Amino acid sequence: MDPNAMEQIGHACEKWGAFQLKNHGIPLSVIEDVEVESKHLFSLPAEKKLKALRSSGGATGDTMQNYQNQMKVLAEKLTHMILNFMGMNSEEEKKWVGSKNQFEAIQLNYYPCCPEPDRAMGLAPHTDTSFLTILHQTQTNGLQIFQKCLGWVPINPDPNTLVVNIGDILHILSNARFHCALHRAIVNNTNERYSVAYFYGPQADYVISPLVLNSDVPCFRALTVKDYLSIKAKNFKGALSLITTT
Ligand SMILES: O=C(O)CCC(=O)C(=O)O
Ligand SMILES: [Fe+2]
Repeated sequence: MDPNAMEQIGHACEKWGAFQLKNHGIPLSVIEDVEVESKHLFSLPAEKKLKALRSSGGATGDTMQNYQNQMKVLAEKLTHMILNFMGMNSEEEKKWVGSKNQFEAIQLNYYPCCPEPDRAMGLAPHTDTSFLTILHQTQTNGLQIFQKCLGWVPINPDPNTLVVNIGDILHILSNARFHCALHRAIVNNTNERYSVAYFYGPQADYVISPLVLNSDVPCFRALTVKDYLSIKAKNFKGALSLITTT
């Protein structure tokens, strides 16, 4: 691990709300297996797709479980570095990092070729509700992250690189010091595209309360993950502004 990794990651969280990760320690074969499984799954007719998802040896079987296990180890390493960078003490960190109290989910995304890409959107602009998201994208371009000064910035895929997005929960916990990356996926008329998102964060009953250092004032009120999820379900883009204290 690069000795400057924590600082670099911390600064990327402050400036971008996202970063790209090389030398992450996840074997390429584990990522390739998930890609193959995902492509196979999306190629099935609808009723077979459902059956595969429900069966123990299907898409939720060993390949996905292995991927999820590896992602969890990586997510915990990243979380430890990020919380350290933020100045959180180890007692507070122990409340959920390294314990069984995490929420995890894998989402497989498929974007078919689109004959009129200017008139369609693969995935509309959003921030992830997670603490952080680790994203693997296949060879086709499409992911874009919004940056105030630059507009929509393409994050093109590289086989050895994972993309990490800061989600709303870390944005709240950092007292808005870290951005949560507004991102979207665009489509094109020549290549289909796949991506695999791993969402990671504390469980529903965890109370997210902004980490306030020195004489700073909390920008958000404290609330449980569950309460935040329900506010976001109803208000989507307006959710963060509904819990601000100012
Ligand atoms: O497909 C992508 O590159 C983005 C996926 C994404 O943002 C998500 O699943 O939340
Ligand atoms: Fe996302």
